[in-house]
Amino acid sequence: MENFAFAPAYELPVWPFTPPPELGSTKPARHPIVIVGAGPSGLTLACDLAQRGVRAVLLDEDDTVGVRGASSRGICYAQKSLEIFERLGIYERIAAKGITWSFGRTFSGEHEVYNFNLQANSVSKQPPFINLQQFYVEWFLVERILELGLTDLRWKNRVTRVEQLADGVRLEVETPAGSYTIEADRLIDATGANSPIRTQLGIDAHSSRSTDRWCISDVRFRKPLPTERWTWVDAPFNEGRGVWQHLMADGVWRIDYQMPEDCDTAYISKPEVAGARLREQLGPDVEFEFVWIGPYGYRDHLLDSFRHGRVFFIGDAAHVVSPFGARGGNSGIQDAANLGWKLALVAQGKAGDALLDSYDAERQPAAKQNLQVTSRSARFLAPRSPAEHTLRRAVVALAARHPFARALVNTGRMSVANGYPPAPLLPEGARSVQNLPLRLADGRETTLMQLLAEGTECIGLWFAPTRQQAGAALDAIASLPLRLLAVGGDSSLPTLQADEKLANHLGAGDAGSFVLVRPDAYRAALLPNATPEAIATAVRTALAANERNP
Ligand SMILES: O=C(O)CCc1cccc(O)c1
Repeated sequence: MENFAFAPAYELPVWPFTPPPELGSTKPARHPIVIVGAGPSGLTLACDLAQRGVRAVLLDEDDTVGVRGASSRGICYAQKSLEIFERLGIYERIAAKGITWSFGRTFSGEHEVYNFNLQANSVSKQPPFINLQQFYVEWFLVERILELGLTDLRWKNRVTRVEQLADGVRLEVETPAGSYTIEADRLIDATGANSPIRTQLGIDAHSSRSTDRWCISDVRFRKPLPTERWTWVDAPFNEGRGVWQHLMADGVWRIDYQMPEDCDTAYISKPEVAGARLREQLGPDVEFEFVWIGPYGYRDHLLDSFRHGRVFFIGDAAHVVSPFGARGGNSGIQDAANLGWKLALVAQGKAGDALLDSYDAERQPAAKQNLQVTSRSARFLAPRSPAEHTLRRAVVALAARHPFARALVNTGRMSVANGYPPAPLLPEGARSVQNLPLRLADGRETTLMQLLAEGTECIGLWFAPTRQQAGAALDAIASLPLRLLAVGGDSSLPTLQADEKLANHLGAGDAGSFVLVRPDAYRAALLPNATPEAIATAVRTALAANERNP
């Protein structure tokens, strides 16, 4: 039997266990914020809070990043996540290590039946996507958190019991040096899909499991292929089933093959069987080494509510979707960015507790939308009835000849920054604002993310206000977390140069119009003819603040 080469396993960092101060104490210590789970969403939240000067305790049962013995889970980081990483100070490392792409092609048999270019609608400094093994992202986040120095990161701390109190949450934690109890004003569950916290609190995740089966080969080979997302609905080299192809860092290709539903998972992941699949695809002479081979099936779940009293669920603990479109990991990172600034403002007494309710009001519908979109892709890839099979055959046949049918070919709709529906704090709903390059009146360059990284406040962009309006507005917003900037005009405010791209992207631009951008880069309000009072009201509404609070 032929032997196939395996690359040496990745050497991932290990951080030391330090006995926590609570060990041996009889009175549980109280912390304002405890996060459980140092995966992408928990780490993003801890980093976001630290960047805002907010302390948190982060507990993780392991002492490293990634999934031991397995390969990378998430591989595609979407623009909104990259913009968040830019604000958190790790984007440059991600861009230097990862693979930037924006173009996708979908094939049926030998024919290209659909393609997209995500750069077409972008005005951001960040690209539409970067592919990178998830453990690198986690690694960069841990190092940034350690650099910021405000997070009490406790490795080898496993939560064994959770109890909701009237004014907080009590946790029992097991460590190599013994067990201890701590209390939190607010607990964030970032423990992932199999959340033990969710189970302990008796919260139903409405889980369902697909019968569709896939097998990943992470592999290095020397064959120049474009750094694009390629998918096959029905690949001739995979017995007419689906295939995914992405390049990640270190020259590792993720090639993911759809398998028969009733396949023997041990058999399909044997190196000689996976090797035969690769040769079928890339030619009999292709030289390669495996990094990892792994069969998987996917499932989904969605909590009805992402807030239960003092406990908040983020990332996979709150929602799991099938992988098509990379909506899982990205939406966890965006959950964290949604919650971070809200926790910070509430902790600082600058916003009311209702702002924390808006986390659920915004991120639960976003997750629901992601679930709907990914479920449609999953059904296109694994039709469940004769009618669905017939429809798919018709779409693919038509797409080869007719442009109108191409958009119906569905191998995943890539992750987007979900808009938020109208709600009490967002009367018009909200949509994401990309990381636009900006120029200050004195010619210095900046970006929206750079401005947002400078503090936990909203940014008000006021197009050409008068001096008198500007002065009155500064009085009206004096106690509010708002950084007021003029766009063009001759007011006394710090001013950005007028720019058509900026105006078009914000959907404003007439003299006197005003756009309120939240700390998570969402447009929370658009006032066509702003007055100082209307601006102050818009900020108070968006932050659930009133005259007493702040
Ligand atoms: O390209 C995508 O849709 C996201 C990444 C992905 C999706 C499905 C399988 C897989 O291995 C990667």
